[in-house]
Amino acid sequence: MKQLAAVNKYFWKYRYRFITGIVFVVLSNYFAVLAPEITGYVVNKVQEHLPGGKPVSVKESYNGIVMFFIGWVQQMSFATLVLVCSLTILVLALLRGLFMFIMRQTLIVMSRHVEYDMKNEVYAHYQQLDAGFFKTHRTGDMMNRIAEDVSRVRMYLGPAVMYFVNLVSLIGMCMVNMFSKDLQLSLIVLSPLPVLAVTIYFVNITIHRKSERVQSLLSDLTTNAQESYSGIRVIKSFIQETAMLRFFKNNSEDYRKNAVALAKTEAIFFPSMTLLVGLSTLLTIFIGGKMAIDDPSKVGIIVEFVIYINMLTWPVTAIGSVASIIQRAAASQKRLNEFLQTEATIKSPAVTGNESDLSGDIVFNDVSFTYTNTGIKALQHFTLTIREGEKVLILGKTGSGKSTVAQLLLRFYDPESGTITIGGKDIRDLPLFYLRNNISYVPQDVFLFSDTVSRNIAFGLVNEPTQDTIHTAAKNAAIHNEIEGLQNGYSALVGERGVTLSGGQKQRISIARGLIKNPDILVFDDCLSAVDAKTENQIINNLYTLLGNKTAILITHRIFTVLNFDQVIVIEDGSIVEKGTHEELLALNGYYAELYQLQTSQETAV
Ligand SMILES: Nc1ncnc2c1ncn2[C@@H]1O[C@H](COP(=O)(O)OP(=O)(O)OP(=O)(O)O)[C@@H](O)[C@H]1O
Repeated sequence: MKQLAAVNKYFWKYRYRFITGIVFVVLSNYFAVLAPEITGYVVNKVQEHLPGGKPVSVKESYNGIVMFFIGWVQQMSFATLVLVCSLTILVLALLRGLFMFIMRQTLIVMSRHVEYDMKNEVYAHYQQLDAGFFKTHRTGDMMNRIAEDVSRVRMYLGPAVMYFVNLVSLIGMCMVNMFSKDLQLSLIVLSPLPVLAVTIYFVNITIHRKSERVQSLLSDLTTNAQESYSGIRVIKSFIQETAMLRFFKNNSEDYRKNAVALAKTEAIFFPSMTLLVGLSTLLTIFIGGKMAIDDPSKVGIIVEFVIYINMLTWPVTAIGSVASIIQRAAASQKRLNEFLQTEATIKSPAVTGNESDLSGDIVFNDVSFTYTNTGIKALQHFTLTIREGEKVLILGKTGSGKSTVAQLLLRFYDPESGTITIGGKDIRDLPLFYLRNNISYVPQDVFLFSDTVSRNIAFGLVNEPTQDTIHTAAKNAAIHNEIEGLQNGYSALVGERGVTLSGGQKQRISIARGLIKNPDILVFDDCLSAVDAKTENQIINNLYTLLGNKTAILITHRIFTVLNFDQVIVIEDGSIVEKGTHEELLALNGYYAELYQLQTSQETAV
């Protein structure tokens, strides 16, 4: 429960709505409990008019407003009195309805505002966390926090608070009225209610447990189906349709069994609840009826009590659900608190506004780095100076540590030891925004958002670029003609629901996204792997002109002879094993020379 203290700030933020909501819950119940008293009074009046009817004295315990009302109507003729009382009961019901509407408009709407705020808070926190966090948390788990956990906490802030205040105020007001009328009858007719509340609480827990299981099985089933659709080509080419169907059937059989078990519990739960509620009413009528036989003047009270019991039973049944809503909300808030308290390991100094262009030499000084989640030593004593304006090619076998060099330069991670400086400044002392805004990074894994081609290219820009700027970037990435060929050109949607692009087309859109930023430092991480040799040459030629005096790092498995690199670095197991110009490395007769010979012999063979 103490976990939920974290959301008290929202009660404070929306205090006016919250207080108004509570006032209207109380008001709605105040008008609700007036009706049974007027009904009791009018029934007594009818009883007095029946043959053998006994006069009933009006008890002083009546509510002040009711006393005033009775004083007014008792002067009237019997028929008018019944009519006025009936109309008043109708008006009271309407007033109650109106107040209930206002109470939902305030408390439930408040909970929706809080839900919105919380989702933004969680989302903003995700944005602050670094790459390490995302590598160690499953996407499903992160999605759950922002969707499921936040919704559960909302259920506490809105419905649970509303039901609770409603319950307390209604029980309080009904009890005051009932005890002041007949203490003994009150105790007898109220006695089944606590049993009802406790039973419902426990049944609710069972239902909740079962529905959680059903939910998790359903989510497995969805993931399973989703993977089958995404991987349909692999499934078909490996002729695994039957095996996949069997796997899916087993999963859905498990789901079916659990869903049926849940439906059975629910099928028993709701009728038993109605039965228990009915028993309370029956008890009131039975005992009250016997009392009324002895004393007909009690008929009014009996009718009044039947109405109270009916009014109370449904809120009492809500005790169980309120308790379980609160429990679930506390568990969800605990998960949210743990996550919101997770601090980003990559700290950024604040932007001062005095930052100038990021220029100068890039120096990796004895940098070592280990991925903490796997313990893999990706870089070891890595020392490299890239002079301002140099074009550097980083080569190496797969898994040798090439991408790690780029990831450290962009501060997705900080080195375990050693320093990285740009223009003599340690990158840890530069604001992250400034550092990343001044480096264009085209990653190895292409990711396009479900948006238009234009917006995907312009993604990294603060200000909206002109169409011409977008077209130029696309031309430089050798993708312009293909975009123009799409049905909606630059407005074509890409991503899951959009046009299907080839791997090479996606890579080139990603390159255009990197080029349009036009910063002084560019890093291309193996981003030409899906592009054919001719297009690759065209892009590299474009880069040759475009890069001018910018610093550029190209990470690749292949040698690009078209571009004259100032330095070529060969990495193996996280360390530099060869370094020099193309000619120097050929003369060295090592990995580079071997790769070059292999590549040129293949190209000649083609
Ligand atoms: N996020 C990560 N968490 C744990 N280990 C990682 C992570 N990223 C890379 N590694 C490991 O670190 C080592 C270096 O990886 P890196 O991606 O830098 O290699 P690479 O040379 O770029 O490989 P490739 O050419 O295949 O992309 C590899 O052994 C890899 O398995």
